[in-house]
Amino acid sequence: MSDTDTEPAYGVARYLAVEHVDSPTVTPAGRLLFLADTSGTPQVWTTSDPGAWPERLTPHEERVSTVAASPTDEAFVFGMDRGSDERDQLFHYDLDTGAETALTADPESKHAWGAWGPDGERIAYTANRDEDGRFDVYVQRVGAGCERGEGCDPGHPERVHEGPGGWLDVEAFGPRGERLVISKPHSSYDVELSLLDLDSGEVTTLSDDAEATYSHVHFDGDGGLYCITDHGTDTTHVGRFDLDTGELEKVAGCDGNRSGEPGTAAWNVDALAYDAETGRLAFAVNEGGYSAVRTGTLDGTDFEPTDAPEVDGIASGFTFGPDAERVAFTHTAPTEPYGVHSVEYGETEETIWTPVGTNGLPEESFRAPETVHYETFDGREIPAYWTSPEGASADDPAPVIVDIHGGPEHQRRPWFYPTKQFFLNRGYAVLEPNVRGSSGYGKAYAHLDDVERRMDSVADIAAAVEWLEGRPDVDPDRVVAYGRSYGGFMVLAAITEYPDLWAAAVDFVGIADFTTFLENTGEWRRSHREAEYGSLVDDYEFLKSISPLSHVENVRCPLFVQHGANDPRVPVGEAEQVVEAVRERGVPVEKLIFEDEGHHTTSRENLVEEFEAIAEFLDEHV
Ligand SMILES: CSCC[C@H](NC=O)C(=O)N[C@@H](C)C(=O)O
Repeated sequence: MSDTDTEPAYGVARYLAVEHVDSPTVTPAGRLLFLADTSGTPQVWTTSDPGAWPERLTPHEERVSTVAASPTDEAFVFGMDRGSDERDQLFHYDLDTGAETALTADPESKHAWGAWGPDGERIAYTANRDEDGRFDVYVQRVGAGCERGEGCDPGHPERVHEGPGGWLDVEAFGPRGERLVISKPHSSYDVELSLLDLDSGEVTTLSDDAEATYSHVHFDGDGGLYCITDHGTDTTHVGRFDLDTGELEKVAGCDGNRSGEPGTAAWNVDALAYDAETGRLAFAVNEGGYSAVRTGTLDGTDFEPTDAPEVDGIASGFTFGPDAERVAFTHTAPTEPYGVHSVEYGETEETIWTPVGTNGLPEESFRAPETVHYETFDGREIPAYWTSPEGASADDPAPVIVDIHGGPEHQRRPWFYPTKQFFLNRGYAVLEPNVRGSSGYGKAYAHLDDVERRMDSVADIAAAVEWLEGRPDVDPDRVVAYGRSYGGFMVLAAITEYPDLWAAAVDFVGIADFTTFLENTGEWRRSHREAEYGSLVDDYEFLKSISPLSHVENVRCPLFVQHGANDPRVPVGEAEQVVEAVRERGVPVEKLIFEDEGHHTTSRENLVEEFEAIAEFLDEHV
């Protein structure tokens, strides 16, 4: 069925109600905790056995964004914001009593979860409590630690380090609780990694001056520090710092070069869990968006692989249970909703802990993409996922949604994507390009859209439409530009730079003018974003020249703009100004702004309203 005039079989509420389950974490007693949006927003749930009816633990309406089990007690910490404002507060939950304790109570500040101390009596995190534009490091006693120490009550965490300004993260807590690993992201590809001594307050920089990223940091308890890094390589691999010498070595066999042949295409290592007691390791290689899971044992920089599951789709968020006997992870695939799986260490058979239902949507109605590559203006091959609807053919060509991801330092991957399945069911084909600047394909590819090369990535979108026009099963007069956040900028740039290509456009929380966006985005994130886009001072005229708002007179196609009033990243003013400018030119514009949402629409009710309005808009104009 590719004609959007026929009544779709299923409303968007059915798709949006397909539960999203992720973020597994395991308590010392082996209790599995995870986030699930069954109630309409992500909350913390638990289940005793694979497939058993889960039990909800946190009773809130606001979204829970993070959950971390204590290493010593039957307890966990969770983070939750208000109205999707991303200013998370932290809470402690005692699983034995059900008692929930607010650990922070500063709603104007963002509290970024870091790590549990090894004794389970302290936590470490960063927050911009003192200055909106500066994250500092805090350590706070929690739970059992409260009976034996100061600083439990909200408002009195101990600030152990004043940050240099901008973002700052806690990556790990030392095995004897005496130090932290902290990271300062100067850009998405340039991270400074340091050790913070909690007694002296001294900071020792571990990373050198080379541009590199460091993440998934784990002490090995033997004077070493494991991490995922791309130091000296185009793609990421597992590395180990020798904390005595400061030397960083690559762990052989723990990279994306699965064939082992030198020079063959290497992919990113993108998810990692490590258990220092056993030396056991689990990680995933991101092969064109699909995950190859690897497990094994580390001893220094020697890796001894074991059998591992062959997952279809994507595996992420690995976490070991007690004694590292089992590793749990988040799994999804194009036709498989997000759920929590596990595998016994060294085994290949997955156990599904949270079999997610599909609200009566036939699983066979879900459609999977094929990975395609299309040539763009400079001869490069751009990777993309192509999914056509049931029945599309040369006799019945389909309309197409060109769905552009955000970031730009993000990667669209073959995950379960409910609203994509909804539009497929309504007869739309969907093309999801990972244009230059996307992550997941190496540092060099990610830098291809930096600053003055910004519009090259927009040209990659025009090349995508040219590729579509060559397909007999596509109606070239019914192509929609569609994207969120940075992807919203790409939509507005595409319809102003290449106005004749589009039948309609949908901009979710997009950047309309880089100068007003950078002036008004959260102060803590400005320098990081300037590293990607350009300096407000040095590149002001350039930024103005490439901003869609400067070329809005070119817009021909009807435009739908969605935003959230609480958006701390892309201020809602970006939506207001582009709607006004396009509307002034007599082009049909629809605006949907939620007063109780931010950069993401988190409430189920608002999501249903949003996508019903977009479906109606597309039915009218495409
Ligand atoms: C630090 S990467 C920012 C990713 C995020 N995702 C959406 O695209 C985002 O906020 N991107 C834009 C808006 C930005 O701030 O650069």
